[in-house]
Amino acid sequence: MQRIVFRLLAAALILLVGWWHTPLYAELRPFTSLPAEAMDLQQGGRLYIARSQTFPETYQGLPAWSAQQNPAEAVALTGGDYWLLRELRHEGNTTDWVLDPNNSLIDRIEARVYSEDGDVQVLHTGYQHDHEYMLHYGKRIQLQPDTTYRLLVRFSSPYFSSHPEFEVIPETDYRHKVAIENALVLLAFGSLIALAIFNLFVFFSTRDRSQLYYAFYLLAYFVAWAFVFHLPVEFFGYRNISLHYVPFFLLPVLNTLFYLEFLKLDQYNPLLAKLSRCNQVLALLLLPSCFFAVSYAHSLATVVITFWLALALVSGILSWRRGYRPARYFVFAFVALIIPGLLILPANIGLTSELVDNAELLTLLGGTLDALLLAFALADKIKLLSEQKDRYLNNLNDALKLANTDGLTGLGNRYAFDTYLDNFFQFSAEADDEAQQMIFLIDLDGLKTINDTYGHTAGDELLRLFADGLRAHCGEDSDSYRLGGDEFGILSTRRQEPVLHEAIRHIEGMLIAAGFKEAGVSYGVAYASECSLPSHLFTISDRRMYQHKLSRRKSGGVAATS
Ligand SMILES: Nc1nc2c(ncn2[C@@H]2O[C@H](COP(=O)(O)OP(=O)(O)OP(=O)(O)O)[C@@H](O)[C@H]2O)c(=O)[nH]1
Repeated sequence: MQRIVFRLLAAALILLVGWWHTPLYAELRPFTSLPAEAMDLQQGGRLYIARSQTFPETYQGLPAWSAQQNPAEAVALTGGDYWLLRELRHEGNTTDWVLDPNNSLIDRIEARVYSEDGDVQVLHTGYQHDHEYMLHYGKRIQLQPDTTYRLLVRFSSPYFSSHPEFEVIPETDYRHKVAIENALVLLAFGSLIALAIFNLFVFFSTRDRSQLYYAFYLLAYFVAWAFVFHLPVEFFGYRNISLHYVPFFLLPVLNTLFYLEFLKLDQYNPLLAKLSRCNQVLALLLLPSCFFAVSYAHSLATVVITFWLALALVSGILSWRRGYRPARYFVFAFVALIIPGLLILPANIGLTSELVDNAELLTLLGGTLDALLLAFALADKIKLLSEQKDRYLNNLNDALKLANTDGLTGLGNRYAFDTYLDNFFQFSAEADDEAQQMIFLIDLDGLKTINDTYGHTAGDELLRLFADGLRAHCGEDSDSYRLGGDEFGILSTRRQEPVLHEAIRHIEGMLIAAGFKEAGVSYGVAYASECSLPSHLFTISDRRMYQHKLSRRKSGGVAATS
């Protein structure tokens, strides 16, 4: 088992490490002219480490300025200050364009667009500046057809969540892209918050702690991505870069609490439970890096998140293999979270060109799908518990039925008879009340003789036959019980008395006709109006039954066997 756990863990880690593997910056080429559509500035741009703060004054001054700069091979994810230089030219008619920095948090961005005609456009954007487009860094620029421009961007940040990308896009296309992306982002946030609140409510009624941890995990996920998409900036003008990775450190902590409880990992896989707890502690220990080493917080959070995903995935797969049904959705959920990473991975290590445009949005959508599938997993667990509860209830019902039934005849037994007398029999009644309750106490005559003469099987047959007779002839308003041995009881109302006398006479005839010539039925009646306790009912009916038996003996109707 331990070997399987470690193998699965290693496989999951190898898969995931590629996800956050730091890619080299795209190869930089010298200035070239551009196509008329969206322009990716990395392709054919030059990247420099920004040592000087000042922009050159003019278009013509740029080559000299460029010659003095220190080229950079790649943007470091631990942050830095960079220049990106790129030549722009298009042959179409569009004049309204947008410079769109994307794919990462970028603290400050200042750009100048130098025209060969001498005109210079200046723009500021990034985390610290107001945005022209909701949740996006895009800034409008004017580019005349058949005119050469040089775009110089200075961007700096204490960290980059992934490699920043810079594009120049026709304004109409950009507006369309922003509208679609924002709709998806807000839909994802709406789903996350709705699921979190719903699961909090479910917790209040089920008291299942996995539901509570899941709701908190969703809230942390919501806050984490709200920071990534700058929702606090957009809605409250609130900026605090140190807080961005706090909820990301809390994700492994809260989700581990959730799956430890949900998969009952302590019970079924103590080793994985222990490793998961170590990762929780690691996440909490590394969390202060958000405040003291913000440049490394992103990478450190990625490490604990990677361990968390690997541990959760392996735990889910092993739980599923063990036959725990809700673990299927759990595994699907984590696959949904990891798939965006796998799509991004081949491009990151240069195996393919970029497969996806917007890694952050894709990850948010993957996370929302993960949240939805985890909600399915929880619903499946509730379904499983309710099925278990139904099974227990059915078993309990069967056991109760058995406890109340006489095995030989299928009639109610003494326990059922006494339960009825103790709980439902109405003792207060007028003597002439036809609706008052009553009992018939019956003793079968001749069972011992039949046993002794023909064997116990014949005696059993007599008992069964008598019970069938009671069921068939006593009417719906009467209930028959076998109280033990050859004693029976009938619970009914006084109104039914004539029917019962007639039924017993008839059954007696049936027994004799069936060959039990020694058999007979002695009985005594007691009415509710005569007693106030179940024991009184027994005393009175028992006395009358013996009187009946004696009178039958005297008249020769009963064989004197006992
Ligand atoms: N075949 C069979 N016999 C049973 C069962 N329960 C009790 N008995 C027997 O029934 C007999 C009852 O004895 P008695 O009470 O003397 O029965 P009786 O012969 O009808 O005589 P009285 O009831 O006194 O008229 C005993 O021999 C018990 O062993 C049973 O489930 N099956």
